[in-house]
Order: sequence, then C-alpha cells, then structure tokens
Amino acid sequence: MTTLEKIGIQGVRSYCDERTETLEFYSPVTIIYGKNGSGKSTIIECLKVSCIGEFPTNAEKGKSFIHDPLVSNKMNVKGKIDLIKIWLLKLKVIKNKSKLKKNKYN
Ligand SMILES: Nc1ncnc2c1ncn2[C@@H]1O[C@H](COP(=O)(O)OP(=O)(O)OP(=O)(O)O)[C@@H](O)[C@H]1O
Repeated sequence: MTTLEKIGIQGVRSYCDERTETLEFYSPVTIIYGKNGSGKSTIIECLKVSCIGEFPTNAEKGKSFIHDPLVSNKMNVKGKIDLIKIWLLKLKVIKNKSKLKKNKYN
C-alpha cells in the first residue's frame, strides 16, 4: 500500500514557474478548499499526471496544462510536478518527477 506524502507544483496552469508550491497530505484525509479558480482541480490533475501519466482530456497532450508564458510575459515556461509517495509495506520512498516545457509559440 502506498500513501501520498506531498506534492510540489511549479509552472502548471495558474501555478507560476518561479517557485514551487508544496502541499502536504494528511491521514486519514486531506481537504482541499479555496476560491473558484484558485487551483484545486489542478492539484488533482497533477496527481493524475504524476501517478498514471495522463493529462486532462482538454489539455492538448499537456500543452495547455503548462503555465501560459503569455501570463508571465516570458518566452519559455518550464513546469514540474514532484510527488512523494511512501510505500508502507516496504518502507520505501518513491519520488515521481514529471517535467513539462512550453514556449510562447506552441
Ligand atoms: N495554461 C494556463 N496558464 C495560466 N493559468 C491557467 C492556465 N490554465 C488555466 N489557468 C487558470 O487556472 C485557474 C483554474 O484552475 P483550477 O481549475 O484548478 O481552479 P479550481 O480551484 O479547481 O476552480 P473551480 O473551483 O472553479 O473548479 C483559472 O484561474 C485559470 O485562468
């Protein structure tokens, strides 16, 4: 059995590429709340990308999933998702790292 420890998100949708936002998960549940558009669904989508490598259906194979360079007035934006899972039975720490990249013109 694995449990989710924490996730770091940078350069994905409304999460800018200049710092990593880290979210810790708690037992038995973690409640994610916030205003509309604050990025709740993005956290869930990042978990999906990190765990099964699947982007949201409307994300053009990940292109529109990356923080829009026009929003930050940049040429390129790099995104990353770092997920730390703990495999309880074998006491093993699994780190999933997903790197994403987008430039202003694609
Ligand atoms: N590629 C992108 N670059 C920058 N910002 C983006 C990008 N794609 C979406 N956004 C912004 O991300 C926000 C949507 O994030 P998300 O859907 O995770 O929010 P939410 O908290 O789940 O909202 P709701 O409660 O309305 O479902 C919106 O503010 C949207 O403008």
